[in-house]
Amino acid sequence: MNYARYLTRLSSSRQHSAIRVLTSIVQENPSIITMAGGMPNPQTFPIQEVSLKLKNGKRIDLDEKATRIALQYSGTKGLPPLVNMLTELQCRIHNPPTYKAEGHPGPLDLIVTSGSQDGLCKVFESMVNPDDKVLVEHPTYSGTLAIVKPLTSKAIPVESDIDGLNPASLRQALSPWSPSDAKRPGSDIPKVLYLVPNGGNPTGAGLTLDRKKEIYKIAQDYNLIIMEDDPYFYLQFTKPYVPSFLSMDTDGRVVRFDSFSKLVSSGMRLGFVTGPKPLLERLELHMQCSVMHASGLSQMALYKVLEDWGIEGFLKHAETTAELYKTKRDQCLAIMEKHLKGLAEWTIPSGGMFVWVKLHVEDSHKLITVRAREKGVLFVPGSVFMMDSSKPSPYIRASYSNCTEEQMDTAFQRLAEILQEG
Ligand SMILES: Cc1ncc(COP(=O)(O)O)c(CNc2cc3ccccc3n(O)c2=O)c1O
Repeated sequence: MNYARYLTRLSSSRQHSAIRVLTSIVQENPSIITMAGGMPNPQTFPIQEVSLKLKNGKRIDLDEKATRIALQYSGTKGLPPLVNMLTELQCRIHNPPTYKAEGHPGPLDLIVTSGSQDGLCKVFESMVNPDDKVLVEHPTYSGTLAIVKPLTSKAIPVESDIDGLNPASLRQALSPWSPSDAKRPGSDIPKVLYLVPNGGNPTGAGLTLDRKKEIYKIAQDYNLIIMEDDPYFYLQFTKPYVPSFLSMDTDGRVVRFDSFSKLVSSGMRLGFVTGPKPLLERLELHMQCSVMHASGLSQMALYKVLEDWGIEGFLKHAETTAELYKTKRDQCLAIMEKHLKGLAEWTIPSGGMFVWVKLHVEDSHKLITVRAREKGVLFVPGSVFMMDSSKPSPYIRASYSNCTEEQMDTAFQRLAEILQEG
């Protein structure tokens, strides 16, 4: 893998921030006397200690030392004990082939980000020049479209279905080129493929292992980087988990995005990116001059919770969370059967928080943004998840994650009334 091929001019030109390097030196050598970094004196901080009460009744206290670390500037890649713990988690769950791969051009690295959204934004910006072609699963997460569309008008939608991105559609999207174009300097062949493999947003789709293997092979043939955006990995409704692209990445061509938003807290703004060091180094450099590092307090709180749980406890919590969403999915499906038969059709989500519903209308946009709101119910019109949001879409995305059964019943009853009114 020649990683320089994938980097934009902007990303390639980034240099290590002199002051940010200081933080890492101090972190690694606590005994050093430093008059270098502009570190505020923690004596001035009003917060002395932090105590967390977990729902299982446990109390986790951050002592003065841990609180001081949490409230001070820290290294860009994340709090070392948290980075170590997350690396251990990735090895346990995904067993990445490039972990500690001696001599590999892209050894595995890991960076904690301010939510996976921040990681996605910076990684796209590091690899997609204005008007580069980039392959994007379709329909897809609106937060990704918000990154990609301003970056390039030449993003190529790759159609998916309930089994995730369709390899035949990927081959079709790549048909104007041949694998040899990936070696031809100046070729406009796409270099990056973005997808959501589990609990698809907005579709609830789950990529099958066979499709993943086929997609990885296509990525090898055309020398693509795969951006595996996987915040719903642990919200798969059936076990065993479908192996990730990271778990099969012998080449070092997968950049994986995990998130704690759907498992621990969305407000703590913590995600982490796992992938080849040459690409993650660019993300680190971008973070050095933007966010500097993810919140220290959030990282310390998360670390203490994960330390208390251990990996087994984390996996048990993830399983319980997935069970809750599976129950809510089933409630949602039953309620749609009750109210929407003959008015819409839908597919069965295999994970995550969303169901993708095709209404028997030409376009759902006005119906959802005006009529449904007037009736006191909110969904998301399908056009929001399309590369060309100006085109009519009969779809809506419904999220069952945060509604009671009664609320869902009322919501779909009101939607049915609107549809029946025509
Ligand atoms: C596939 C995929 N990738 C990345 C992210 C970002 O996760 P994070 O930065 O780690 O928290 C997401 C979060 N998705 C959403 C977030 C959201 C936040 C407020 C209001 C609405 C939201 N809706 O609707 C969403 O779908 C996602 O679904």
